[in-house]
Amino acid sequence: DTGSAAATPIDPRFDIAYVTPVTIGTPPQTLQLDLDTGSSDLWVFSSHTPASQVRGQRIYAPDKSTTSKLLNGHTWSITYGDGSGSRGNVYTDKFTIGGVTVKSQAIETAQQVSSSFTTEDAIDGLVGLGFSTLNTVSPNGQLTFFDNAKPNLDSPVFTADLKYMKPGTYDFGFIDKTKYTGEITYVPVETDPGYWTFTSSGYGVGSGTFSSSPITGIADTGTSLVYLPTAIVTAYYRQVQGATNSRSYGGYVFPCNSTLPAFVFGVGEAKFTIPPSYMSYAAVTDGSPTCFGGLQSSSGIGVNIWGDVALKAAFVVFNGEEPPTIGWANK
Ligand SMILES: CC(C)C[C@H](NC(=O)C[C@H](O)[C@H](CC1CCCCC1)NC(=O)CC[C@H](O)[C@H](Cc1ccccc1)NC(=O)OC(C)(C)C)C(=O)O
Repeated sequence: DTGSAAATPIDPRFDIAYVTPVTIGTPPQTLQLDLDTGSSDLWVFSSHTPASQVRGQRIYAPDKSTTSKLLNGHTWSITYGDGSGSRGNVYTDKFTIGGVTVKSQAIETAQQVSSSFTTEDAIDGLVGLGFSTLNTVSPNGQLTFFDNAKPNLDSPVFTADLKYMKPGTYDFGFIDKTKYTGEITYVPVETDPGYWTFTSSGYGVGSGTFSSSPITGIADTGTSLVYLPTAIVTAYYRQVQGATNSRSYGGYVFPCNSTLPAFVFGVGEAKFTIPPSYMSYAAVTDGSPTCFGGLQSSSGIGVNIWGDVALKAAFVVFNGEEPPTIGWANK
């Protein structure tokens, strides 16, 4: 099998998240889900989600699918880094992304979602693409879509080609040579505890010298920004006129008309440049002259995160061979 599906920004003003159309059940029910390499639960708004918590999201109704089966006695409950969360019960059903079908995928149906999910009407749920060890279903953890699909994929990989303020693609089972330039640099992945954890070879601010120092972090399609050690973040904002670390806005902000340097990061011998336009993430509120940085400190998180602001600058191969590796190429 091979497949390809669009990754479309949910907001025209800034890339806060990307959604991908999927179909579930028989006849197929289409939902727009956020493919998230930073978690490993596939959960959806459903006919079990209280109407008061659903505001425009599409829902999966297992009772309307002839192929759905309740996974008796199984429940799930998840809380994400941003404090949002959801919980519910579990079915298995036919699940397809971009033409790749898993006949019996664990579909976690929400019986409760937190307010930020209710207000985010563009996201109907998540497809976790982290390692299945992170799955929260109890008493028996379930496999991710990728783990279920892998044996039938031409090649045990998926790739992310996310783009700045326009649709990109997720490909499954093949590496599309037209989507990148030069070579793909593969580096090892640490699969414990279950993220796509890898070590970057260093960073540079603008045209400044490149600092070769290992930066271990996770490649996370479900996180909007890049979160790195404070020393790197302060080195970057030292080059930005009027930048301050704002307690009220919860991170580094600067005048939107400031000139920003690019941010360079290394993977092995390769170098990737995040352009200034990605580094000026968004106005803190619509029309404000104050902008929020695409690079923020990871000191409060406990892990460095290469989120969408970095992933957009590259073509990324999530290689599920044994042992897994991650590949980065320019594009
Ligand atoms: C439960 C664990 C097994 C896994 C769990 N994994 C994570 O928390 C990382 C994972 O990638 C989660 C997945 C996201 C959860 C919230 C919905 C969107 C997906 N990432 C996260 O939890 C990180 C949160 C994102 O960065 C948010 C996403 C967002 C999207 C739309 C609207 C508002 C906010 N962006 C966001 O806050 O952007 C700003 C800063 C510009 C406002 C963990 O580590 O705890």
